[in-house]
Amino acid sequence: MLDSQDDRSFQSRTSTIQVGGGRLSYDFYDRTCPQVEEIVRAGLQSISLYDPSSPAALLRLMFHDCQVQGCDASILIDPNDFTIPSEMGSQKNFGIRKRESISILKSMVEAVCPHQVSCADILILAAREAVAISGGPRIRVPLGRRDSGSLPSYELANALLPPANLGVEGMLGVFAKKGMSIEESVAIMGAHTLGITHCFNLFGRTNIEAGLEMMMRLCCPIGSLTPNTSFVLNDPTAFTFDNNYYINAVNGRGILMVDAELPLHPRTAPFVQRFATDQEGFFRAFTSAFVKLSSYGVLTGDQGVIRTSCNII
Ligand code: HEM
Ligand SMILES: [Ca+2]
Ligand SMILES: [Ca+2]
Repeated sequence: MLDSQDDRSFQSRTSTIQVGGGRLSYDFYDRTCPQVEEIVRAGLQSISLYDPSSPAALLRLMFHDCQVQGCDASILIDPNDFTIPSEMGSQKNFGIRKRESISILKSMVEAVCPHQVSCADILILAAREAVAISGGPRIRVPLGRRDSGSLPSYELANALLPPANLGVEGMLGVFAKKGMSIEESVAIMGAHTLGITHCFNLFGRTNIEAGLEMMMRLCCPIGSLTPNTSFVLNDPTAFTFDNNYYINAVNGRGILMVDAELPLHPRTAPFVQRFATDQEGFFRAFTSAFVKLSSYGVLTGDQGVIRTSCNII
């Protein structure tokens, strides 16, 4: 409904998508909460006005949720009286922000449709609004995810989240598991068109292009006492969802190891070259990659639960 008026949609109109044993559908809340997409859209607008760095944080939050036991809002669970470590206890979740804004969106939704909409679906809707609000494609996402009802695992997060120094082959492995082609894998990395990388994550980066090295030295001086708070932009237009990430990478300015290797590796280089000159093509591939990532390992039907508070089991 929302999207039929939108000329930026790159998708066809099927009504359900098969995921594992279950099913997500585009009309899942049509009867139980028809306003949900509008509520999340309006909520994200005010959250982003208040803090323009929120869209980047929410997009990464979605990836880190889906990567660990699927898109089940497990990343939102707070540690339980300090005895049971949550996923956030993993060093690899360093820099994850804006979990609390999903709780804000959830209470806006609960006020209108009590106990109908999962935190997992709200998280995916927030991430797709984050892309759209930043100038990226408007992505139609199938809904019907349920929330995890068991305690989160710090060990699982630690094992499954990618290390900051991951290379191209490792990255392709991560997304092949989600059924993505190489083109889609290169496109989903275009999420790094938004946001920042803390200096902490750049220690050990080698083979850095001279101009970029100068920038890194300025932002992250050797012996910096603040590697956890100082940062560099992921691309020069870090608040805009555009194809500058690829242009930047082609020019040897990729920030993380994988960003830098993407235009050099024979399996990924042709797609980087194309996306650097074809933003529409990037948006189209990003859209199908986003639907695959956000449908990964979901709980549906009578699996899992619908949490009332997203941060509490
Ligand atoms: C699998 C390969 C990937 C690796 C190794 C990787 C690694 C990283 C690292 C180390 C950071 C910096 C975090 C910080 O210092 O605060 C980062 C930031 C970010 N990542 Fe990734 N990432 C990958 C894939 C993705 C995917 C698939 C998405 C989304 C679909 C994504 C979205 C983001 C965003 C938006 C930021 C900026 C966050 C902010 O500004 O708060 N990344 N990534
Ligand atoms: Ca999860
Ligand atoms: Ca950008």
